[in-house]
Amino acid sequence: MQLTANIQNYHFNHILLNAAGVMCQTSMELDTVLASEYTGAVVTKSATPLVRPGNPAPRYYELNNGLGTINSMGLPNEGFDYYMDYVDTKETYKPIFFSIAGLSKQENIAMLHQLQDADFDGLIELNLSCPNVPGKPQTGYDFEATEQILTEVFAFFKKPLGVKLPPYFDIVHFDDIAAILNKFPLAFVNTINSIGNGLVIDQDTDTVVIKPKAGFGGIGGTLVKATALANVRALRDRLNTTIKIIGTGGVTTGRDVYDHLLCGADLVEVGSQLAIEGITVFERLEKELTEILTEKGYDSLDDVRGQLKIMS
Ligand SMILES: O=C(O)c1[nH]c(=O)[nH]c(=O)c1Cl
Repeated sequence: MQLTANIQNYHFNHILLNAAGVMCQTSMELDTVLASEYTGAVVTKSATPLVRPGNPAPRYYELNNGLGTINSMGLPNEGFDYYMDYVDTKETYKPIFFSIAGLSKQENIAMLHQLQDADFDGLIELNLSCPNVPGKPQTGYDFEATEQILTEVFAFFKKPLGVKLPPYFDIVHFDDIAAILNKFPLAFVNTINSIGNGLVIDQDTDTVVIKPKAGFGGIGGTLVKATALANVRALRDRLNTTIKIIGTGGVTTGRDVYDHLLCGADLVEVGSQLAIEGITVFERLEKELTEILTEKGYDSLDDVRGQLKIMS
């Protein structure tokens, strides 16, 4: 069974990889994801121009019912130059996604100029959806700002670039964001980022479970699967076929990977469950997915992608 995908000139021998933010802040973590036999690529922690310690801990929590996670990390990362050095020196046949999340349009433009001028041969993910920097709204929820930055970026940026989007919850918002994205030669769209600003309570202490922002943080895991599938499906249905889809959100089993494929995903990312289970999650997910595909008689993922049925 060939579990493969393509984005422009990049070929993926496996369709699974980490979600930005999970197991990807240090070179050790990035190497771990790349070294797995069951990943097709790796994505870096979203980089800012300078090193950031992020928000005060506790800033990440796994719900004890296993249904999800909440985080308000606050964009902790080793800084843009660290990841540039990593991609410059890393010997790997697997594609690397370089994620950036500047705290302003100017910061993003500056990092993209450096990436354009560098030897970096990989894909770039412009994160428009970090929900956890106090005082910074998610660009992805500001449609004018999103169109403006993409207009400025594509005036000079010629390498494969995609955007990481927040979840949308309104059909008209799916229409509006897709209409904007279709104006640009995007290589891919990655949907969804965590559902921003959820709240989780510790039932023993009647206290929030993370310190930053009075306990408000991005929600991931099983809790977000239905929203993730809806965003993958809605954007696949609306975006030009030249724009590939990375499906992220709610993946804990092979069936969840399969469901993302049915909705139109080309690649599938694992965040919360990777943080919870560790690197072996990829082998389990691929084995579970293969069992489903075999049982249903599929021998190619392209026979599955986008084949979700609606009721007549
Ligand atoms: O707090 C974070 O670092 C963070 N956390 C998320 O859930 N999504 C993001 O894009 C980022 Cl940048």
